[in-house]
Amino acid sequence: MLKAAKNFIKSFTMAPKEPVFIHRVKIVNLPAHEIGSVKKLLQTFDLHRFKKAPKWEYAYMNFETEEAARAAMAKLQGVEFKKRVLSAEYSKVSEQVFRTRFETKKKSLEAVVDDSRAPAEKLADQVTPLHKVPYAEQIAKKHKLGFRYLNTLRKKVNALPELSDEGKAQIAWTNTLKDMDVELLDTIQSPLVNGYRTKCEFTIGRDLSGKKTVGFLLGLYRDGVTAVLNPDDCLHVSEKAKQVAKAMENYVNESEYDVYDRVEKLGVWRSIMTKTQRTGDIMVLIQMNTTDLTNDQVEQEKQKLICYWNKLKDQGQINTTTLMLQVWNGASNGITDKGTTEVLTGDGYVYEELLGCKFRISSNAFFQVNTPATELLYSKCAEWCNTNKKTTLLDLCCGTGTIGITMAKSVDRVVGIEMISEAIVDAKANALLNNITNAEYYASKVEEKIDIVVREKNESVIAVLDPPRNGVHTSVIRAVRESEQIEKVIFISCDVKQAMPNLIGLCRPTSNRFKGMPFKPSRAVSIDLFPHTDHCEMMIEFVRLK
Ligand SMILES: C[S@@+](CC[C@H](N)C(=O)[O-])C[C@H]1O[C@@H](n2cnc3c(N)ncnc32)[C@H](O)[C@@H]1O
Repeated sequence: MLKAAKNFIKSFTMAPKEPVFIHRVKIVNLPAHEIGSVKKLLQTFDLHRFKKAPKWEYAYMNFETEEAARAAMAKLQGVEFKKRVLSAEYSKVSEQVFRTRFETKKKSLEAVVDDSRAPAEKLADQVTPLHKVPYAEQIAKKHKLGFRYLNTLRKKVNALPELSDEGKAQIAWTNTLKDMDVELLDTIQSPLVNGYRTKCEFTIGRDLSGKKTVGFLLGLYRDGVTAVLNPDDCLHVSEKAKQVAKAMENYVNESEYDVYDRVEKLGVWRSIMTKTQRTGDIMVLIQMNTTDLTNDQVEQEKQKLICYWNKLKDQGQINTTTLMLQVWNGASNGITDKGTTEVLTGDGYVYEELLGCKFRISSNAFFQVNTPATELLYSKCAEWCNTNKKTTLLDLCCGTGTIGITMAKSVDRVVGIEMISEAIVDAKANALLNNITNAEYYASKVEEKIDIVVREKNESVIAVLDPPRNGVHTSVIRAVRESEQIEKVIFISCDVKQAMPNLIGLCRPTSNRFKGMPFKPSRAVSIDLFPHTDHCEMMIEFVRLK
């Protein structure tokens, strides 16, 4: 949406109506695509905002006055560009027509994805696709999947080409299912099946009837869906998070500012993130677009938000631990580190407890979202690490240090490596918070630090590798293999399919590229951190071949 149109529509929605027109210039005879070079060309004429789809051989510019539009036309008329001669056409569109066109486009897009399901059911199918499946069946399904992943790993390693006899001997365990000899434990169920998510991100928008709503998008934005539905019927969302979403919905319904419209790129209220911990701590982070607000208006709004959430606290309704505001005027949706985040109340942290340890969580830190199931995961991990006072525990991709800290008291030392330096600040603070004195943390890529760390002492070394959903770069796996002291790797993955190249990398025979002896899976278990969804955490123990 062009600025002139934006300002115009803003004046329409926020102030008494006046008959206003948008003055449009259509630039004709442009080449298809070439958006970057069109932008550069227009910039040379001091023209900065235009709309052009890649396939269009034209572009639109909107102006607040006819005079400004005609001045732009004069600059562009007859200009030679990419062996074409440009021309410009003027038109005057009433705001009504302009707005209706957007509405019609939005409605037709929504009609495409319409089906016979009630909106709440459609949303439940989308965010919790297994919600109609009894929990025991969900667990059986996830268990089967765990088996399938292990078998896929076996087959893929077995199918590696051009292996020497020595290489074939190193992967002899992959020859048959029986040779594999991996124990797959019973899938561990989540102690909390409903309302388990401690972190939720809601969109602030409009529901199908146009009412301002805080909830989830009823489909994908890229499919043209912009309608939002409240999370009332979403099984995985906690009652506290629903209450926060409702409170925000009430706030935006009273607000003089509109909800953000992604199509028109207009409006103020965009998203809200909640962290509702088992400790009772609540983080509320509200995201707003301030493009069309003055600094004074933004400051006033901050004060209003503080008063509103403090009042809810005083009334005993929502006991917010920390309230934060993120200003984000960019195109991408959702809470983002690219926005400017400010703490309005509290200290910007919430706290969670895991296995008797306390953890500080900042707004952008990764923290498992199902607290009681995470405790089962970490307990099992500690059991498999089978550590003693001579163990060095490498917490690779350690985030805020949770895994290492919960095990620190039973090992000689913990070494945590994590590439996000803010997470390392949290990890150090968390170690201090729990009186852990035998943990050291490095803000670095694992592959760049692991060799220095491992060679410091010569004792038994066990690595826990808990990478992001899509796994880690191959260089991490190669570095782990080359660190000969590592006897065992506990690999934790929330998406084994995506992490499969990492698992193959650990197991493939020794080569110039993958040095060091390979690993072999010895046991595995799935832990259901995400009931009612297709996701599941899987932990696989890999032991080094001798
Ligand atoms: C799933 S999180 C795990 C965090 C932590 N283990 C926990 O449970 O709280 C994955 C982490 O891996 C980190 N990461 C990804 N690639 C990395 C690399 N090459 N070196 C160090 N850290 C990495 C990410 O920054 C992220 O914090």
